[in-house]
Amino acid sequence: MSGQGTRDGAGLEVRDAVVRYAPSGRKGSRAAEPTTAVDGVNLTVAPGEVVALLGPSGCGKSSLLRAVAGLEPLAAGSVAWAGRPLAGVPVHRRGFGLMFQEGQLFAHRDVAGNVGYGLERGDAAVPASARAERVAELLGLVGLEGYARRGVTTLSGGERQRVALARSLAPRPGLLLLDEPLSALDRSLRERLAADLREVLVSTGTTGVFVTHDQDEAFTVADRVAVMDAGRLLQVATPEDLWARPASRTVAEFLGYQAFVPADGPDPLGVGSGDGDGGNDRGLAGTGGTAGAVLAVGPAGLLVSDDGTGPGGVPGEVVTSRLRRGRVEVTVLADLGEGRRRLTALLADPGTDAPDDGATVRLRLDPRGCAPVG
Ligand SMILES: Nc1ncnc2c1ncn2[C@@H]1O[C@H](COP(=O)(O)OP(=O)(O)OP(=O)(O)O)[C@@H](O)[C@H]1O
Repeated sequence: MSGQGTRDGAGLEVRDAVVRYAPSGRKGSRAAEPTTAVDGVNLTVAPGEVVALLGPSGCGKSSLLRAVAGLEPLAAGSVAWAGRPLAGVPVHRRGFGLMFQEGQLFAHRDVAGNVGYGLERGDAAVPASARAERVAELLGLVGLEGYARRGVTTLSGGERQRVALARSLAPRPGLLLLDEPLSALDRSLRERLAADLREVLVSTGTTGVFVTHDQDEAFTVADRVAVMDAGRLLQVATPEDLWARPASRTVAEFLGYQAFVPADGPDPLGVGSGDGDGGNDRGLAGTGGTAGAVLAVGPAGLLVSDDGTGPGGVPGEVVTSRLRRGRVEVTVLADLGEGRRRLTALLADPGTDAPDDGATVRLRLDPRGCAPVG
């Protein structure tokens, strides 16, 4: 199939964008103040690139997306597409595709009627015969061959979102804006659809901005991930770089790093204990020994290394163990320097049995599951 995206010019450029909502509540209440949902965001998305906006609920992801779409006015800053400033350009003149959590399909139209909707009128209008061909092509693209005459109310949630995706791609938008398109689906379906969505965006050359609060989804779909908090972008990087070097503790926490230990201080976790692991050489090298450097401990960064009697490491009390995705995850209570709390550890030797609940074990870091912060 030929490229869908226009691939022209500079892609999307968001400069110092601010989105503010007027007060909605009574005087004296919190809602009596204006809300700054997007607070000076700069973001460039190259033609053909897919960027995920990732962040906790209320951080401003949707507001930023809606401002790009033209659904929300900017209080300050600018949005440009392919070098063209979009101030004053209404939603339907921007030529962007939009896809939301609930596909918002037309219930009275069948699948083909929904997918072909955007090709019936306006700038993307094509004759009926060409429309039928394009609809068939799109249904093939999203894995729904043979569904053209199905009523949309008879479809599963996943099928409905596939129809919504096909519909939003039909007019060959240069930029597709997706707001939590998979979050109404259950996890396993979401994982499958996220991979399919990436494939469709890449194969059509569509530039995409994808809003999600799910790290796995962001990492699956996007070339780069923009982590947002309280209206600001904290870090924009490829999934690999983000995971390997989170810019701050907030970013690391949001990615799922579970604990933070000094990278340059005493070594209670036995990383540098010379026990043959070579841990310190690998794990802490990235911090360069900087004073105050911090190491983030990831979900696979903590190992249950023995029965609690050996030297080094810190003691932990086993709360429970469970088999997850083929490996034993042990929930432990331990103090890595910031107080005793629940942490997840893996078995150092996957061949051994899971420890009993209530047992005391020793925990060590696996530097491969840790990352320097900052
Ligand atoms: N129409 C509105 N009027 C007033 N405040 C709003 C409006 N829409 C959003 N907000 C506020 O702006 C902030 C950002 O909201 P936004 O929906 O952009 O966040 P989000 O990161 O997309 O959240 P979620 O993941 O929960 O959808 C929140 O504090 C929200 O309450």
